[in-house]
Amino acid sequence: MRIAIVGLGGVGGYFGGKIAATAAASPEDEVFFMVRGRHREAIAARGLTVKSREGEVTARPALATEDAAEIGPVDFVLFCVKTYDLESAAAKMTPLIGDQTIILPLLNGVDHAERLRAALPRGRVLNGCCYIFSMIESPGVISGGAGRIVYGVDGQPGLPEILPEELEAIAGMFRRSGIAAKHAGNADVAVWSKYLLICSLGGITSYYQAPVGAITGDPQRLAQLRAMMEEVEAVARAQGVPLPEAIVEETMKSVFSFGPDSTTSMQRDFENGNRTELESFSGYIVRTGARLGVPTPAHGEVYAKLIGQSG
Ligand SMILES: NC(=O)C1=CN([C@@H]2O[C@H](COP(=O)(O)OP(=O)(O)OC[C@H]3O[C@@H](n4cnc5c(N)ncnc54)[C@H](OP(=O)(O)O)[C@@H]3O)[C@@H](O)[C@H]2O)C=CC1
Ligand SMILES: CC(C)(CO)C(=O)C(=O)O
Repeated sequence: MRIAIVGLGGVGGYFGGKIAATAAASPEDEVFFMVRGRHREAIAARGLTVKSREGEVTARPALATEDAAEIGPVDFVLFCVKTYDLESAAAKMTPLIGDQTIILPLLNGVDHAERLRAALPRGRVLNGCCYIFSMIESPGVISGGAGRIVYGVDGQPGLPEILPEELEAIAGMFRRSGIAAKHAGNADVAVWSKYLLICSLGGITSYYQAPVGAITGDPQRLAQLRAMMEEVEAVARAQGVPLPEAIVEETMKSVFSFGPDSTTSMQRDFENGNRTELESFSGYIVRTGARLGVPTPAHGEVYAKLIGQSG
């Protein structure tokens, strides 16, 4: 399989690094990185090193380039940029995309598959998300993990078909690479379930500029987090997403499994003065809630405080 990883940050670097490291020893797969700047230079010179709980691995892709035309059409794209870079990265990656190319986005958000379909002239877009704590430590070096992916086909009618054998080929590639990847029956439910967690936890950790332990250890903040999750659930249900009945309860429990010092990717972006995904998190919930007549005061409060601080 010819595989391209677009965006080699915390997420693309971890999963893409594992895929490229395995492909180097396999005649079946060839892996290309679409990456830019000093990170690209370091990878081209020394490979991409991924440090995680599973150990350290250095991956050497077939090519690390910013220019998708140097790669040409591929079978599979793992798309891992931030939500605010989606359209610009999609425009730059069109040389990778043929009619049969399958693209799996792993962004935090709920509209990225739809936005990718609108931005790309060709190709077939899966839907997915991932669970991981990972970041670029320095150019050419990723630290974090271990992570897992949940992905699947969107249920809406009229989308180009993705055959079971094609999905099996992707599952096989993840297996060979030692990546925990689950094929979900309903991609929408998987993506919204992850979103209910991160949109709320990312918002509240950014609001208080504090790690997860400062939320789980404070009953008032926990109530605020629950209210945020309930608003995401209400917006999802208003759009017909069949989330499990106990989704808020289960997700609240899962927050306690994070280490107390854990931080969220958006919180780290606020701390570092970077551009953030606030518009895809609380911003999206506030706007979509207003459109559907679902009140979202808890996300509204977080959005109002953070909007002026987003880089
Ligand atoms: N990090 C984490 O722990 C987790 C993140 N997520 C989600 O995954 C998504 C990706 O996050 P993350 O990996 O942390 O983000 P990062 O910022 O670490 O990585 C994104 C990378 O994409 C690159 N990029 C953007 N546009 C292009 C382009 N046109 N060509 C080449 N490279 C490009 C950026 O390069 P440059 O720096 O040059 O702009 C950057 O290196 C987000 O939606 C995030 O919310 C989900 C779970 C956990
Ligand atoms: C839920 C969490 C914290 C880890 O997967 C995340 O998605 C993020 O930091 O963006």
